[in-house]
Amino acid sequence: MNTGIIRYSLDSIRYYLTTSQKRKAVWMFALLLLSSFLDVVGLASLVPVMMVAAEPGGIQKNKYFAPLYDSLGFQSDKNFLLFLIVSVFLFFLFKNLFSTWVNYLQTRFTADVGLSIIKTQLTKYLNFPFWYFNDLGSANLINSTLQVPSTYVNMILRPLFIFFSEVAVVLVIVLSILLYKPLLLVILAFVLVPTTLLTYRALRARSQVIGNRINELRPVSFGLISDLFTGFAELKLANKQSRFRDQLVSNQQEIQKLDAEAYLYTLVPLKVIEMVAILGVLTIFLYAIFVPGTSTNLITLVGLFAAAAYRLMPSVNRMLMSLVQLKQSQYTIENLESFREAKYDEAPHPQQLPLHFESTLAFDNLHFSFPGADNPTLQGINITIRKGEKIGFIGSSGSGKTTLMNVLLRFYTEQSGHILLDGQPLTAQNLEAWHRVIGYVKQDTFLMEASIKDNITLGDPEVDAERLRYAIDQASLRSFVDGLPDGADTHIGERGSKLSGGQRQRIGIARAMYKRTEVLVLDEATSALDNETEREVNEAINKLSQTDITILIIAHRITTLRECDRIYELREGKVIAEHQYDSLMRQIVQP
Ligand SMILES: Nc1ncnc2c1ncn2[C@@H]1O[C@H](COP(=O)(O)OP(=O)(O)OP(=O)(O)O)[C@@H](O)[C@H]1O
Repeated sequence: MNTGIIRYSLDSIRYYLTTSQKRKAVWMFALLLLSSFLDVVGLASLVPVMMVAAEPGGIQKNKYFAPLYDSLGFQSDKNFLLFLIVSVFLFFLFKNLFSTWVNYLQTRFTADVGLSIIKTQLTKYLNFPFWYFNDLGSANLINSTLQVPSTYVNMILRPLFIFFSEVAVVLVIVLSILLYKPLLLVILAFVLVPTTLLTYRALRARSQVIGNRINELRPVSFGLISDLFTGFAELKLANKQSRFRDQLVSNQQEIQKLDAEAYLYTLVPLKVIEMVAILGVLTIFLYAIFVPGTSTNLITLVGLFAAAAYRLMPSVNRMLMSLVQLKQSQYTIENLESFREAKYDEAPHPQQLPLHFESTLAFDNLHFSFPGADNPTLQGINITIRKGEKIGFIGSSGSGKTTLMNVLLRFYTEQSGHILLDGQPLTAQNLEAWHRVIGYVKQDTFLMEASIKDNITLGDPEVDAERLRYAIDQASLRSFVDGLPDGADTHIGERGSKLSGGQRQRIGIARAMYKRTEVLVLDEATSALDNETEREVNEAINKLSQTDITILIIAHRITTLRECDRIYELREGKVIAEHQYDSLMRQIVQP
């Protein structure tokens, strides 16, 4: 039998199990073996009981039952038989209660392991550098976080338990036959083993192909459905909804077809094994016919074979089914493995240090390149900002403004140079403290399908009401919120669909204010806004300008930068000029 997939699965499981889970797995496996052993004993006990029942005076001839009959003081065969039958029933009752309990423990254990895999993977994904996260894409990661671990539990972990307990059952039966009639075992093995192997071989390769293909198709469906729903309005207007829907349906159609084929392959082994069992019965007849002196034992032989086959068939079937499922789901092991070495840019340091912003924030000879890019995106950036200053950034598209802010936010890490806070470099050790200091308002502010309050506090369970009021005031949202029937408890719809562009941005600003941001990054805050919303957002920015919050604004409209102390112009990743607002406006008016 091919042990590759078994060893591969065991290696993978070993990586994910904690020490106590490993101990539990061994314990669980021992229980499973015991339960399988009881299974075999139960069935084996039926044969002698039936034999003595069928033969008058059989009890007294049987070397086990005769002493039992005497020592228990039975007076009639009928009573003793009744006793045997009730005992067999009670044994089956106990055995089945026990195996149900073992199954319960096993399913709880596998569910536990599944959850710890989800937790491990999710922690890794959330610590990916921003660029790597973007490279992978959320559809891929949704698949890897939810779908893959659950398939792993159902199609790797559970089948492995089944496989090993069935191996144990088969071994017990095989050993019994070996002791009883070695020649019979040889003949049986000659028929059964090649058939089983061939069945597995025939299904193995295709099963793996199916699994891999499903793993390719699932993220595509996640991506399509996400595009279809996020782009609901745009796609409808462009009359493109049906094209996306058709793509999704055809992708799902292929998945369903493969799923059905995979399911079929789990049913095939039973049919094959059944054929093989019939072949086995025929083999015994042949054996009886051609080997002299066996015909008198024929009934016993067929009886034994039938009992063995009755228990062997489902076991071999389940073994094969487990192997096929393991092959089908081998991709989940590969998927989880591919994220084993988490690609941290700057691993979060376990010992975080405090950080206070007192006087200056500086970019000190900062260089940054994207992995695999030919040219550096940021080259030797030197800027010093005093606490409380408002700084503007301009430059053509692709000049590196957003990248510079992403380095400041520590989503990217510089290859050389530093970002200095009061002369102290930002490192992995003060990352958490820095993230408490800095706030970020993107052009497409992230909004949840929740209330304004939850969007500002990001679902804070204990809202600081005073702070919330301050944040709403500072973001110039007061009159808007007061005009709503439920005030800050009003829901804003899917991704803030009930809000205007200006209101969304101001929710982003309020969010930054709520978390006591000391350094605020506003990225392209006004580029996509009309005049009215630009006025609204500018009003909020002007209000913030009265505070001692340090603000860095990337803007396409120079008018947004009216309150700025200085404006830096970037080109091809370098600072090429430093402007004052008035002189910049004059340059634009009189180029
Ligand atoms: N994840 C990424 N991987 C590789 N290159 C990237 C990535 N993100 C941005 N770039 C490249 O880095 C350069 C700077 O991009 P950046 O977004 O910082 O420019 P920008 O000045 O903010 O432009 P815009 O005003 O259009 O937003 C561009 O050439 C862009 O193609």
